Amino acid sequence: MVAETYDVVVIGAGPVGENVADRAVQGGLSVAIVERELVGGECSYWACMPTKALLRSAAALRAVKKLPGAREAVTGELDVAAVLRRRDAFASDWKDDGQVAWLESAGIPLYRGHGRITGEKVVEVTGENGVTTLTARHAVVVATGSGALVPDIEGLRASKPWTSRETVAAKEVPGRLAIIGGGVVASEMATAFSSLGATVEVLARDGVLHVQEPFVGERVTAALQEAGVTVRVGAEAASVRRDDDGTVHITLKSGEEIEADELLVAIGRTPNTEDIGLDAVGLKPGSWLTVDDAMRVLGEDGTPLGDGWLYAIGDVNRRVLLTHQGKYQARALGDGLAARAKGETVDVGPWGRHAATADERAVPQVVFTEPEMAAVGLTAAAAEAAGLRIRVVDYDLAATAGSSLHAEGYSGHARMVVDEDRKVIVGFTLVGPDVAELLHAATIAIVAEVPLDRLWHAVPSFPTVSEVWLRLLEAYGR
Ligand SMILES: Cc1cc2nc3c(=O)[nH]c(=O)nc-3n(C[C@H](O)[C@H](O)[C@H](O)COP(=O)(O)OP(=O)(O)OC[C@H]3O[C@@H](n4cnc5c(N)ncnc54)[C@H](O)[C@@H]3O)c2cc1C
Ligand SMILES: NC(=O)c1ccc[n+]([C@@H]2O[C@H](COP(=O)([O-])OP(=O)(O)OC[C@H]3O[C@@H](n4cnc5c(N)ncnc54)[C@H](O)[C@@H]3O)[C@@H](O)[C@H]2O)c1
Repeated sequence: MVAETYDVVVIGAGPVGENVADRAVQGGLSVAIVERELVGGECSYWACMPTKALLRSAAALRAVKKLPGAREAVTGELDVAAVLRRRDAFASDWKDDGQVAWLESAGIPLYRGHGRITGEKVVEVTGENGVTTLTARHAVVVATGSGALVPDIEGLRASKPWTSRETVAAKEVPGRLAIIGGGVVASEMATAFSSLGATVEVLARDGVLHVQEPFVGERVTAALQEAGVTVRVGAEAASVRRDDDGTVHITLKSGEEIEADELLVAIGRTPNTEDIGLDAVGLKPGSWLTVDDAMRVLGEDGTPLGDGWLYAIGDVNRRVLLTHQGKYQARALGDGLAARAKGETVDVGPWGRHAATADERAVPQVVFTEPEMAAVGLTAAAAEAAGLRIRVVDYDLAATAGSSLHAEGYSGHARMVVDEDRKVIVGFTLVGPDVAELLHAATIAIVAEVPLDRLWHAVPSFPTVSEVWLRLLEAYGR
């Protein structure tokens, strides 16, 4: 058995594991990373990048069709095969050579195999060439991510449903795609596959994107329906079976039956902690890892395990299941581990250098549906539930000069949620064409807690859609 010692051992080389390793190495520590599948993780091969490649070409085509003078130049249909080839390229053909080369250039040794914690600061890697024992001088970081959650619906597993993985990597577009779920994966994949030619039916038990401001779900649902997607709000699958000819039959709790060629299950995620040795440190295998603001894993008594040597970041700690937010945690932790090892002050107080404070106050998210949704901070409902005294300001995005130029028939909406006691923005939501790139201004306003009085001095250029900022301030009043 091979045995090696490093300052830090990271289990999982997804975007988050790669980032923490990089920061810790830059801080002067030696770091080993363990990966059982592809370096780059879910995001690179089955999530963020390939999904956006599946969505982008159709979005560009829709945009050009809304522009007189440009739309006349469109003489053909979406080239589905070319879209799938572009998706393949964005998934690096499911090979990780590029990412492995990056690890090498960053000075991070890769151990291929399944990582399992076997005791305090010890990780065993079971790979093709046997078992390697890695001992950490300072810390073990769990960045093992999450997998698709498949619920216990009668016959579901036996009918081999697609999860996000099979959907994102599909070699062909099914004729009929049914989707269980109304969240982010469901709404993005309904948008993608309907534009790629599938007949799509969404079983949205709780509605579409229901955790966002209500106008988001309303507009995305309406656009999906306009694109020919059937959206059944409140529908729940009771049982599923697949015929020998491949047809999937979904019986709803109402008794109705739906047929499809493939069924995507998109009802959330489950942590990749089933077999990482949590029992060796007194935690329950398969559970999400609860962490404190220093990202230290907490035991059942709510205190860090041992001397605080075990950390968890990214999807696996369930704080925020988004790549950019996991990487933010990774930067804070990587720098924190380096500081701790050098005996420097570790600042995990609110907005401290080694804290991931934005996880609670300012998480930005873009959902690449038609129309796009971009939101940061709290919805009005969440702000009220948090006990804030708020004022909600709404504005029709189509009423800006920039949006009227952007496209014919532009339709969109913006909402700003103001904390009336502090006179700062705590939430911002946009829905409309190409709103993704408008989001960062709102993120900065929330993180920096820019007083509304000062925001009047941040003048948006004319004629851009960003003029919505001025209109919202005018609607709020000075
Ligand atoms: C369809 C879809 C689309 C998405 N789109 C976006 C998007 O547009 N933007 C966004 O911000 N987020 C998006 N997300 C979320 C994003 O993919 C995740 O938040 C992100 O991948 C989390 O990164 P991570 O490093 O924590 O985990 P992962 O990316 O899951 O990586 C974890 C890694 O750990 C490895 N691993 C697990 N267990 C072990 C073990 N025992 N030993 C060794 N290695 C192990 C895995 O093989 C994997 O490589 C999307 C998710 C899905 C499902
Ligand atoms: N653009 C992006 O940022 C992006 C894109 C895709 C995925 N993601 C991330 O990936 C994660 C997973 O996405 P997701 O769509 O699987 O989860 P989700 O949490 O976004 O949505 C899950 C949906 O399933 C429904 N649901 C839950 N249990 C159900 C059940 N038993 N039966 C029927 N419906 C049920 C919920 O009401 C919800 O609408 C999300 O946290 C998301 O942040 C992000």
